[in-house]
Amino acid sequence: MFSLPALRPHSRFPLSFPSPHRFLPKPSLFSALSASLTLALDPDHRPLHYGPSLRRGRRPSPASPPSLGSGDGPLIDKASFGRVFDVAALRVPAEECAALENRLRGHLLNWPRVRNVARVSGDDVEPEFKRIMRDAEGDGGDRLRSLARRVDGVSDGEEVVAPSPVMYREKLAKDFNWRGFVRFRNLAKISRPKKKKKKRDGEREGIEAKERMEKNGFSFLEVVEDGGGDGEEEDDMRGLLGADFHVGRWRGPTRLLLLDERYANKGIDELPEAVKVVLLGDSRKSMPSIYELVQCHLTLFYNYWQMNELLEDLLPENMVVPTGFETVGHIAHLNLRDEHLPYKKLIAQVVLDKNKPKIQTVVNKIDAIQNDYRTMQLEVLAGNHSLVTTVVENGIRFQVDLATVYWNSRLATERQRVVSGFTSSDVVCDVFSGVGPIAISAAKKVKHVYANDLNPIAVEYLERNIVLNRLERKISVFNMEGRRFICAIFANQRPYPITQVVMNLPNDAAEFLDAFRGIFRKRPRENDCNLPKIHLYGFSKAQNPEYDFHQRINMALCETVADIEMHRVRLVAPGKWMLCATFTLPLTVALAKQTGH
Ligand SMILES: C[S@@+](CC[C@H](N)C(=O)[O-])C[C@H]1O[C@@H](n2cnc3c(N)ncnc32)[C@H](O)[C@@H]1O
Repeated sequence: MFSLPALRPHSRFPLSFPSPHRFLPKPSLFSALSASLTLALDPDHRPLHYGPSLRRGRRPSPASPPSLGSGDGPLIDKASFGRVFDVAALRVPAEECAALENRLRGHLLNWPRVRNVARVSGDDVEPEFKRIMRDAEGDGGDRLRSLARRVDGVSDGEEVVAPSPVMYREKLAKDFNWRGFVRFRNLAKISRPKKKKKKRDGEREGIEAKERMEKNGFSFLEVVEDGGGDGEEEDDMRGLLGADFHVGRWRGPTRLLLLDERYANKGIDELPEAVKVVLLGDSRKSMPSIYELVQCHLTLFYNYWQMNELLEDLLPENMVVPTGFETVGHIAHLNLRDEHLPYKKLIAQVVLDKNKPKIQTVVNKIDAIQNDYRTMQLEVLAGNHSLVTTVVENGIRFQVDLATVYWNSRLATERQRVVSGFTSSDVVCDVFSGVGPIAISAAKKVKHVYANDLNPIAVEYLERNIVLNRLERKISVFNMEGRRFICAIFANQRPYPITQVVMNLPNDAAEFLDAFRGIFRKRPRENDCNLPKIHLYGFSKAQNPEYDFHQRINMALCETVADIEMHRVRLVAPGKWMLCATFTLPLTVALAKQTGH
């Protein structure tokens, strides 16, 4: 079962706790806890907000940035879940980014699922240009500076702050041969001065932005304010180096290192020392700083938010949020409360959206299991309507049709526990085998398995699963009523005497125990009686469930079983335990006079 932590969004304490229950109420306990922790952490008694939240971000303006999934499906207006956050970032050379990320880790945004490093679209330079820049800078920038001096008419003794864009252009024009010219396409604009088409530029940026966003699918980052530069010079160089070129900046590929949200819209003075050192340290050199502080808008879309965050926003204020579901293959199985029923399709859509592609179908149980075959009444709420699925449990594949057979993924561990007690010399009899999770798992280990179920469709799937797992020679299949099956299977001496019996029908299995009375009565010698070990499942709501279940076993066998091992499997409802009792069938029962069943 997946379980997602959930706190209501207006909870003041932003940490989340794993929920032990399927539904996390919005109880006063949590509010009290969150309030006290908030106060403890914040001496000004201001609520501490950290991390992205649907309640904190601004809604994006309709025009920009592009929304994701708008109008996708009639149930949920996904576009309405876009939220914009102000974030400051350091623009740094790409090559230094990893080292800086490590160095500044504690001062970075560190939001879940948002990378601290963002690419700057369009500023990745072609390797050819990189080489020229490296060559030019190879002597500590002397060649660049000397070139700049000549271009700017500055004598050799004077200090040059930055090589001018004109110089770069000349240098590039000289260095590129005709092939390089083709590869560095913006260079063509030297002879064709760039026309200022602001609108078209904007459109192009829009397209780039969209491309960037669709790559990661749930967030979008745009730089809204930065150091800028000399307008004319900048425009000139933009024509040469592309839209993202800015004068005085590092002219190689850059990355944005997103800073902790508290530094949004702050000046350099207000940044932590470690960040200041990065920003200002370089300005002492003669080159302009290659690091820049920029302000960005980070937009998070529907795809970003987690299931509980979306449901908290979608469901009425005081409603508990469903936080978990069971999975069976591609099917998510909800167990909704009555109060959720008016929102069942909405909830199912969110579950589907947030768990694709693993989950393809979302269902809700309509009724408690009541029928003989222990099948569930399910309603498909979202996704495709197929309830036939393949489950992999403990490495074994099972095909099941949830509409017609019993399956419970929560028993996987228990099934493994029981099978782990079997040895290669065992012969197992699974009286209520269903589609075979115990029988097939056991067959991989033991000498032989006799598997039975009353439900003919379960037996059909059992046979399919035996073939699927290539165990045809290890399992014999029966479609009989349980009591009759027990009598029949023990009536004759089989080539493999049964050593283990599994009875997993917790509601009624104990009542089938009388079938064991007298099973060896017709055996001529006591030595021929291989008394099987029985693993019997049952429920108990008693104060002492083990005692209660033991009593029921004694009554059913009309005998006191002295040596019995009890295992609590799980709580199926408040105060109701599922138990597994393991005991060896008493000889007195096996030889008893049958009681007319
Ligand atoms: C709780 S399920 C357990 C199935 C399987 N052991 C498992 O773990 O998935 C109980 C199974 O017993 C079968 N069953 C119910 N009543 C039965 C009966 N009287 N005789 C034989 N099988 C029965 C049901 O069809 C169902 O498949």
